[in-house]
Amino acid sequence: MYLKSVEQPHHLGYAILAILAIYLVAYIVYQRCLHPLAQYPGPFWASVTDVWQVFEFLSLKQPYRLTDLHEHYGPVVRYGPDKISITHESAVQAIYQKSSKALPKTEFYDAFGGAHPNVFGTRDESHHSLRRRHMSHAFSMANIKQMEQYIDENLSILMQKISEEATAERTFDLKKFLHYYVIDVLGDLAFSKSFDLQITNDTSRVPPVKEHTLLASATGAWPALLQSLKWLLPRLPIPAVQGLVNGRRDCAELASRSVQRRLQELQTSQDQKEVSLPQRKDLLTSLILAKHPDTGKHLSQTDLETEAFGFIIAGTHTTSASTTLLFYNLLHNPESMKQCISELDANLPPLGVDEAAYPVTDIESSLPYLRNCVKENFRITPVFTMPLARRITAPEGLTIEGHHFEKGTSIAVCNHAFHHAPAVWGTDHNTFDPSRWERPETADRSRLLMHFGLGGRQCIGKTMATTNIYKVMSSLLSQFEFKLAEEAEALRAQQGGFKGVLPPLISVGVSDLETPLMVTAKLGLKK
Ligand code: HEM
Repeated sequence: MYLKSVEQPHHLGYAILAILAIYLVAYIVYQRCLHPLAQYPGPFWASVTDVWQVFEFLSLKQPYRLTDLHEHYGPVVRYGPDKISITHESAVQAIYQKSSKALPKTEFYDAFGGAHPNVFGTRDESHHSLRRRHMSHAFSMANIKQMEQYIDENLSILMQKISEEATAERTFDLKKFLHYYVIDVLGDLAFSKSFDLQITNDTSRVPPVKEHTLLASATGAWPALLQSLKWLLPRLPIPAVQGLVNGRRDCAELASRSVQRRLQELQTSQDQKEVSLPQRKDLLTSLILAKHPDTGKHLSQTDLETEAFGFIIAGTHTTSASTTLLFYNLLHNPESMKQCISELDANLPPLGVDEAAYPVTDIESSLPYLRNCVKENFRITPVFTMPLARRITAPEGLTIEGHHFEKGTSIAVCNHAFHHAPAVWGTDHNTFDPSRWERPETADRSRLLMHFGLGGRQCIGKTMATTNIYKVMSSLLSQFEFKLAEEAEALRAQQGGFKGVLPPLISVGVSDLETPLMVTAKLGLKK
């Protein structure tokens, strides 16, 4: 009797195990042999579980490993059970430049926002187009030019800091200087208030954007468990996880404080009956003043806070990483650096005593080589490298280059993988060569560059980012001569030793130079 009661649970246990094993085998056979994407190559684990992609993000090498997979398997790779990454040239137009309604963003983006998604994270296309309309003037070139003086003020602090390093003949980390500068500019342009990082050097003021981005990318890669993870992770007593969760919370609190302060300032001005207000139309103020075209209603404070959060996340790490990588690429390709400086010397006068930077209009019209360097930098080392996944919703599916993908498939171009597709950019795709854009056949391809995304969901901040990058590059290169601090590295660069070698990169969903960028600067080039 006793023996029987012990055996019964055993039998039950075996039966459950057997059912699970059969289910698992059937699931794997389905994913590998019968699933509509079964014919597409990719790693085994990617075809059976999204967890594979979670670990790819956590490895901090996701975009580069995906690029390697494309090199190995070709232009179509299955990187998740329902996920396709594609590097065919025609995919860019087919996925991103068609109606966004037919190919909306996937659940991956839910991880980037909360209950009230912002313009970046929303999957609702009509919500998106209304919000985007609210914002478009604030991000226009006309408005950015009106705010140029605030970029100049921050640039002047940056120049002063570099001058001090130059005078003291000290080696310094240019990556850190640029990062602090970009964060301060974002504060000024978005909220009319610099974060004062350049002045205070207070690292606690750096918004923990990387933590949030990594958390969002890794959890967004596993949509089936996303909501559970959002609940569970803040409760897990694991320091690394807590670091990421706290990073997100700190960014959200910073956004919230920035909105409250600006609302308070505007209210105080109104109370004091300053009729001409607001005098500074930063990005947030434009949103505060925006009205719904039909109802005339303003955005709620929660909406303002989620958009402010988006500005901090989308506008800081991206711009500073792009500028750092441009410096890296020029310092490791001294011929290009030389050409940039000669162009500056020939086409722009020295900056006046009271001038911190060249106006963006002058740069655009007179520095074509610098423009090509910026473009080549975006091609070879794009930073917004997470796959920009879209869901196929048309009942007939989507066909690209003879490959038919059914309704429901998640399809993406990862810009790092695409910008390194030899079939599109040639076998020298790893070589930093700004002059490639002087060749008509390549110049024509600039419409394919994906560093800011493309189509209706492309980056709204691209004018702000490129204006900032042009101004930083032209002003710094006109005032200082930068050299790599490490002599052996500088010598290798002089000998062409970095031709065709990509910088050491790291990605939290957004890429960056993996190491510091240690340099020396010499003053007074153009004076
Ligand atoms: C070099 C710097 C930047 C890069 C490389 C970059 C890249 C991108 C990319 C690739 C997207 C499209 C994402 C997608 O399709 O899912 C995007 C969207 C976006 N970016 Fe940027 N970005 C940069 C700077 C900025 C700045 C300075 C801001 C604002 C302060 C900004 C705000 C946004 C917003 C709000 C979106 C969502 C747009 C929409 O869905 O309509 N970005 N960015």
